Amino acid sequence: MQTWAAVDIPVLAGEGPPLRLYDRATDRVRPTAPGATATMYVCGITPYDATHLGHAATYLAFDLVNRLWRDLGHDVHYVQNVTDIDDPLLERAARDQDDWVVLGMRETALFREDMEALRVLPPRHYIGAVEAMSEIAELVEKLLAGGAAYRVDDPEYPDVYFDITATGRFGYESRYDEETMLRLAAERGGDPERPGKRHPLDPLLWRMAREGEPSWESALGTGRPGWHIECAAIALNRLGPQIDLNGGGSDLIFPHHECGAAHAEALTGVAPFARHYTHAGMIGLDGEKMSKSRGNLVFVSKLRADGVDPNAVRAALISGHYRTDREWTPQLLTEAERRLARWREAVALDTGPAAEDLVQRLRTHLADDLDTPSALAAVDAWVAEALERRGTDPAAPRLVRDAVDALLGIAL
Ligand SMILES: Nc1ncnc2c1ncn2[C@@H]1O[C@H](COS(=O)(=O)NC(=O)[C@@H](N)CS)[C@@H](O)[C@H]1O
Ligand SMILES: [Zn+2]
Repeated sequence: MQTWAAVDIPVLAGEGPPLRLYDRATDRVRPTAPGATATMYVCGITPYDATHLGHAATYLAFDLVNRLWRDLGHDVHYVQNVTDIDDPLLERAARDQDDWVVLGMRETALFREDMEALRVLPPRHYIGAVEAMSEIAELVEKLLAGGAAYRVDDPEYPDVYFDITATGRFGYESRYDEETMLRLAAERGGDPERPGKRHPLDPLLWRMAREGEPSWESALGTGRPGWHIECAAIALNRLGPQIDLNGGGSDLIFPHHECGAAHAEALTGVAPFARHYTHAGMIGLDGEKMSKSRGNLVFVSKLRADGVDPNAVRAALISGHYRTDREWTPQLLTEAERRLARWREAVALDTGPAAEDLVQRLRTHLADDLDTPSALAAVDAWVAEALERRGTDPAAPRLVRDAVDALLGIAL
């Protein structure tokens, strides 16, 4: 699937400290240690109701990671999927008498537009589950052959499931207890109550064709993939057996990232699949998580259609810490618009206070588990000084504009 257009990234002199990020599996903020090329898999959208501000906040968080790694001199091999076949998509298409393929394409195109408008750097590989169908089926066959998967004893629908005991470390990523796992599996697309499974938490790998459902030929029989194996296959086949970062919103901690990691580790024998499992908090509206099921959505495209500057949307969403569940409010947007107006006024001056240490402060705050509140405050301080006391460095305004662009992704 085609990815979206990239924006230029100004190159800044000097270097910041290594990026430290919270890792769910070890429950610690610790340094990322990518090689020359950092490898990052961030789960993509299920293409309907795109792009709401919750989606946007999560992709912005990992865009900051991408930008920081590049500022530290790494190349970044960023892979993202599109879950363009899955139950929720089929249900929405049926509800709206829409063709599920057309719905997926339309929403993915809108998502790409919104990501470009928000100046999110594009993934190098942007892969739909449908276009990856054969590679997914192939890995399911391998899991079956290796004994990590099995068919339920159901003559009508002998669906293939993953055996969660296969790696001997299931649960290390989420660190949830079994009761929590059972509740979340049921809430998020699992089928713990399905008879014939070895363990209620065993996730679906391949669903044999049902009447009226889309299905694909494979050596497993005609059918379609489960949710988690799709991401494991797309990531493994492009990034290898161990990656620097597996990212997404906190609702992916379990079952999605736990099962995806287990699938990958059962296939490769390499653990942990990701050196960091990092998750963004939930954006809420009126006290509820912004979600498709609730329908309480604010869309990036709607704000854009109303003439809102996408840079203000970006500034508003990163004004809170990425791991904090937080509310979207209209005030957040007005505050961000006001902030950017002041920043733009200051960088339009022909001189300003020396800005080299601001650049270092930005790098240091962002390297500290993406501490964007402190980063934004550091820019505010320079702007206040520039507007009140001017300053005599003719290179400063340009340097601030470049640093805010490269590190925060905001165009002044
Ligand atoms: N209210 C929210 N706040 C923050 N992030 C959210 C919110 N709702 C969804 N997300 C995140 O947005 C991303 C896309 O969500 S999604 O469209 O439901 N799609 C999926 O979760 C799967 N296609 C991942 S393979 C996920 O990382 C999800 O955790
Ligand atoms: Zn995923």
